[in-house]
Amino acid sequence: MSHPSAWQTHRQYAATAARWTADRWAKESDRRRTLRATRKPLVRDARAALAQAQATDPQKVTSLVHRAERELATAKRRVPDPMWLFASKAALATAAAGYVGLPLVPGRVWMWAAVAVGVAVAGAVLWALLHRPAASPIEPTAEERDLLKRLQPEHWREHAEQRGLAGTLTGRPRLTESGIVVAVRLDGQWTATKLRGSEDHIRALLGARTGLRLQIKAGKQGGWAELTLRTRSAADGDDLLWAPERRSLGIDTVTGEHVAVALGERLLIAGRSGAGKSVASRPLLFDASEGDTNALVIIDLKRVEGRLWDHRARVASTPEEVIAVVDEVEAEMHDRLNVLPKGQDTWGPTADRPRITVVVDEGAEVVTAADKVPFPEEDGDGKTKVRTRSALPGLESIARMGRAACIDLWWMTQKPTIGDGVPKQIAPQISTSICLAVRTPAEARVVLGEDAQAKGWNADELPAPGVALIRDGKRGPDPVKVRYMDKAVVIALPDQPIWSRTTTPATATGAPTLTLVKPSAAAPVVAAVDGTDARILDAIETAAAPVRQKDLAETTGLSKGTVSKAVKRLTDTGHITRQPDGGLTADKAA
Ligand SMILES: Nc1ncnc2c1ncn2[C@@H]1O[C@H](COP(=O)(O)OP(=O)(O)OP(=O)(O)O)[C@@H](O)[C@H]1O
Repeated sequence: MSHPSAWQTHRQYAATAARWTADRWAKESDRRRTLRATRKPLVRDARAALAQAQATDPQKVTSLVHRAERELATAKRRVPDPMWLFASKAALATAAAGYVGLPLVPGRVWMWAAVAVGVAVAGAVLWALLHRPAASPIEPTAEERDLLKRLQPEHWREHAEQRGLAGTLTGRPRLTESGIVVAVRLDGQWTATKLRGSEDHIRALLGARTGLRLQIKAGKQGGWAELTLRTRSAADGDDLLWAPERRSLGIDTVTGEHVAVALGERLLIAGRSGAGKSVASRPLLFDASEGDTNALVIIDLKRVEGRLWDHRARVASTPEEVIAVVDEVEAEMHDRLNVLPKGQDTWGPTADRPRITVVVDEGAEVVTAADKVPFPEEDGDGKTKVRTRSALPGLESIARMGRAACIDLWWMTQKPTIGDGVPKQIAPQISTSICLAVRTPAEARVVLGEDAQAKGWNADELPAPGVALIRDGKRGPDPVKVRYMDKAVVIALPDQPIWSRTTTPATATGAPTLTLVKPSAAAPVVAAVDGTDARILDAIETAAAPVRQKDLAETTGLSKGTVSKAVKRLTDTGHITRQPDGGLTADKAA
């Protein structure tokens, strides 16, 4: 090895050793600082206890004072010296020992000691090189560096009192993938809830920006709280574009977990205009329209989102279509409930009678527009009359009773207020709420529950678009970054059969073929009769003479409306015929 390269190697070793020593020094002084900050208050307490003991028993008749003195000595012993004092004491002790002892050491021992020290130093350097801890993959940003400094116990102690936080003390802050986490020691007058109430003071003490999310919860031990500053998101760096192989709704920004919402829930999706409701609902609409046993119905008077899905969903975009589709879904629901086998709580979806998800986009507008709509209806005598109808009662009944029939209502609104945005009868039926950014805490409470603010569900502070809180009884208030599903992706999705009560299920693979069952003079196409229709047909078939429609309600126990609709369907499909005098007879050939 040439001289310059040997010199360079030695310099590198020396630099590594110096770095290692500096690193150890910094860590040790840090450890001592934290311990001192935590234990010094205990010395103060012990000193106060001693003073009290001395006042109580000045003559030292009992062991009270003696015990307090011992406790004070123990408390003092447990407070480590600061690093500079410890190092100075160690250097002084070594120097004194050397001064006294070294002249007595023989020359041979000197030589072997020098060899041993050299070998030890070389070994230590080698060991340090091989066991160097991997550099932390998390590099603090400038903001995090500032916050980390201000969270150090010394800084906190110095400023806590003037910020109304006397009696609290931070531990050592850690930088994690979702932000900075620090334990906070609380004295007798503090609790985690009280600390949560002082969030503004903490923000001021740390000089944290207003938009930075702070989370305070009870610590792992009594007397401690955990403060988290959400400076970063665990979803950072993830690919949030929706794709068939990445089908979750989004990613938890705290844990980095994929968050999915299963079908079968009654959903409320709320958020102010532009918060990302439509985009957030797309992965869910995909699931609800995918597969043989799922069918999607979209009620969308804005005709924007619904149109994207009209190759996979039944879309109602006028008030009349809304009334008609709600009637159909409601009749289907009653049919299913009527034939639900005894002991079975919920309908098992099949290709013939799939799970139906009814999505009401901009629910408040639907309720207003589909109200008192002139709608032609057949009355008991088979005559068509125009009545005014509203969609709301049907939607309410689907929300109330649909679950058992495997028919789920999803309500989307940008005005999440009870009465105006979410109907009073529907709000209590909601089982899962997906709340994007809303305007006010009151709106957040309507969507996420009365306890929303108190428990950290602050949807009014969410960034927009595309960040949601999901309250389903299982998740906590960690924001979820929602996947982005573009309109073009929706349009390019393969077709799916469109549900209708007069639709026979598609059996062919590939592009589904839908057959609308309509009466035809040449070759009548007859649908299978089940549920309510079967009951009505049975009552007509078993009657000795033509049956009048109004008598059917009595014989079958069904409501007049249900009977009227069933009679119309059976007449249309050729199962029954209405005689000139209004009597109904069964057509056995059908
Ligand atoms: N998850 C997301 N990631 C990225 N951008 C998003 C996301 N969600 C929404 N956006 C952006 O926000 C815009 C508005 O989103 P969207 O149309 O879903 O809002 P909205 O709440 O349905 O609004 P409105 O109620 O007015 O219809 C989108 O065009 C898109 O550019």
